[in-house]
Amino acid sequence: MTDTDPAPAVGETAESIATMEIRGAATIASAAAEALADQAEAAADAEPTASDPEAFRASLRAAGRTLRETRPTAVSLPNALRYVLQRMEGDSVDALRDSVVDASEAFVRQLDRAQEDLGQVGANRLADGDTVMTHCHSTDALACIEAAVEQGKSISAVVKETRPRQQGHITAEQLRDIGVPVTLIVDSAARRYLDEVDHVVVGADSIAADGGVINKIGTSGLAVNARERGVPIMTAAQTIKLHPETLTGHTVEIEMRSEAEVIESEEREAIGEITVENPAFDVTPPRYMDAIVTEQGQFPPESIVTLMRELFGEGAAEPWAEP
Ligand SMILES: O=P(O)(O)OC[C@H]1O[C@H](OP(=O)(O)O)[C@H](O)[C@@H]1O
Repeated sequence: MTDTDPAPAVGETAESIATMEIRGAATIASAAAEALADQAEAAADAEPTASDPEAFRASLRAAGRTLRETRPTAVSLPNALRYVLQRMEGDSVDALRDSVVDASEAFVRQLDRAQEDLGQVGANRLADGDTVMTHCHSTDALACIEAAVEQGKSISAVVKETRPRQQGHITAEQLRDIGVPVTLIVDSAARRYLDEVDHVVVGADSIAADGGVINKIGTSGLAVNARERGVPIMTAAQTIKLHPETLTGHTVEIEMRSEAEVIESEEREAIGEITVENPAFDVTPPRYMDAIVTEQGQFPPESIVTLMRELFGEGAAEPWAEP
């Protein structure tokens, strides 16, 4: 390992995030924070980083860049890197290592606690006997349903499969595991089943300053249909999903994934010359979302900017950048 090569564990985590073996905004954030701790341990053991605090810092920044480049949309990833790298401090390599490891552990603990707390808030929106519709697989959304079940409420679920990667299957299995009766449907059946549901619960990869919710592709159409049917829809999102760069007018990059997730190559060749596009996320305008449920309470989407300013100020530092 040189002073700019990330430790093997960081490379593996980055690869797993890029290939979506590690996926879901919160899970990606924990994995990134843990990878920085791995980098700190490895750099404190290898030359030249073990004896040169500046080289140690540079190696942590390089690891941050490697992790940052994996997926562009979920802001929990750069927010995790910010949290840990901004707390890197000390004059010796040992002190620097300890500060990174401590910050990484504190971040993961905070993430778990936030999910539990937001679960309680989201559960309060659900009533005994409710049927919820889900989209994709969100640990924050599931925390709300699980907390409602723990409160003794009887909840059923209509689970959208969520093409192209079918993360709905993970949701279906996890809901079954906590005793929630599940009906799995194809995405295009959602509007029909909205007549049978009381609440739509989704997660988020990023929340913009105007209250726009960036989540798995298909969320915006679901939200528009839910509004037309009079079914309330909430986004369960820890504050780590608030996107600080949108405070200064930046938009959130929507990840375009491989066409191989959409169509098999033989089938594509058989069809002939066509374009295949595979955007992973879309933006639901704030007027179609009833509430954003966070660990700090629930908010109308339009008011989330106040919380964002409180937590992130006006800027979004990039502590992984070369000085
Ligand atoms: O943080 P939690 O709530 O677990 O997940 C949040 C969101 O992350 C997922 O993205 P992907 O499957 O990684 O593309 C979904 O869009 C999901 O709603």
